[in-house]
Amino acid sequence: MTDEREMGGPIRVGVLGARGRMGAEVCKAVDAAADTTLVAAVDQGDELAAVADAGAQVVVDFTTPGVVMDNLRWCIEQGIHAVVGTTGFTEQRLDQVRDWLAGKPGVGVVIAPNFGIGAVLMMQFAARAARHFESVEIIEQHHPRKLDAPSGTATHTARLIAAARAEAGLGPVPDATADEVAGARGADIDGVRVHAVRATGLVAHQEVLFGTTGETLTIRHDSYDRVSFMPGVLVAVRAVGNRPGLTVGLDPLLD
Ligand SMILES: NC(=O)c1ccc[n+]([C@@H]2O[C@H](COP(=O)([O-])OP(=O)(O)OC[C@H]3O[C@@H](n4cnc5c(N)ncnc54)[C@H](O)[C@@H]3O)[C@@H](O)[C@H]2O)c1
Ligand SMILES: O=C(O)C1=N[C@H](C(=O)O)CCC1
Repeated sequence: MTDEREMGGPIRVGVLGARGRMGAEVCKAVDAAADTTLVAAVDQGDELAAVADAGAQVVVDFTTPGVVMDNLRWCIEQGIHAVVGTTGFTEQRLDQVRDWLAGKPGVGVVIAPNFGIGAVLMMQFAARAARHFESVEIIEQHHPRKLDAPSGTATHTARLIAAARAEAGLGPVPDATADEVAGARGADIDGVRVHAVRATGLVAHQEVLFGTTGETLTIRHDSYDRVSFMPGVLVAVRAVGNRPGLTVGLDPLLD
């Protein structure tokens, strides 16, 4: 598959999940940008082949954790680069994608749990703060139509924090709880407690609460509108054709 620079025109983009909350916003953003053009908008029940027939160079996937792996395998087989915002990527899933990509050396895939620039910075700041605080908990808050909990962003943040704590030689987060109503202390992701709130009116929000003797630090990010994810999505669409292999997270594209 050739990229925009070789073709000399706007990047030809296909969107999967095009009628969803995120997919519809991506279609608008791709249409509005001067250097990208929307060639296929596919949702449940449509044929994936429409993307290849339309000559898409990059696919953007905002579907569901249940279908995203099949979509990705198909894109890679077709030699189409992919930008993926759909959540549910475990280490096993990422390894599977790396395996598929090994057979298609020219193809790039960017998978990011959150395309909000502020959210990316929030995760970086949290990873940086982690080694200085003995306590940490994550509170994520989303709209009630979200299918997964905890959010991909919270899971990714917890893993970053856990890695930073391990590198700094910090032990377990102190917690004397001996008698718990199930779920009261949230989910345990790599030793970090994550609490998922769902409420009408919310879009996507996260707080990381750090504590040590005599002080706390709260790092908070709020997406009030899905338009907040679009600059990050477009950064990835522009970059993915020149990044063969798997890129996880938006961080390396923002440096
Ligand atoms: N990475 C990020 O920045 C970010 C931001 C927001 C949402 N998300 C994630 O993106 C995903 C979608 O979120 P949403 O709020 O847009 O959900 P949504 O339910 O509004 O949209 C999903 C769409 O995918 C469609 N779909 C289902 N199966 C399909 C298939 N096989 N082929 C094509 N389309 C199919 C559905 O019909 C629906 O229109 C979720 O996993 C969510 O967590 C990620
Ligand atoms: O609305 C959603 O669903 C979101 N999902 C992502 C996540 O799970 O982290 C990003 C924020 C919005």
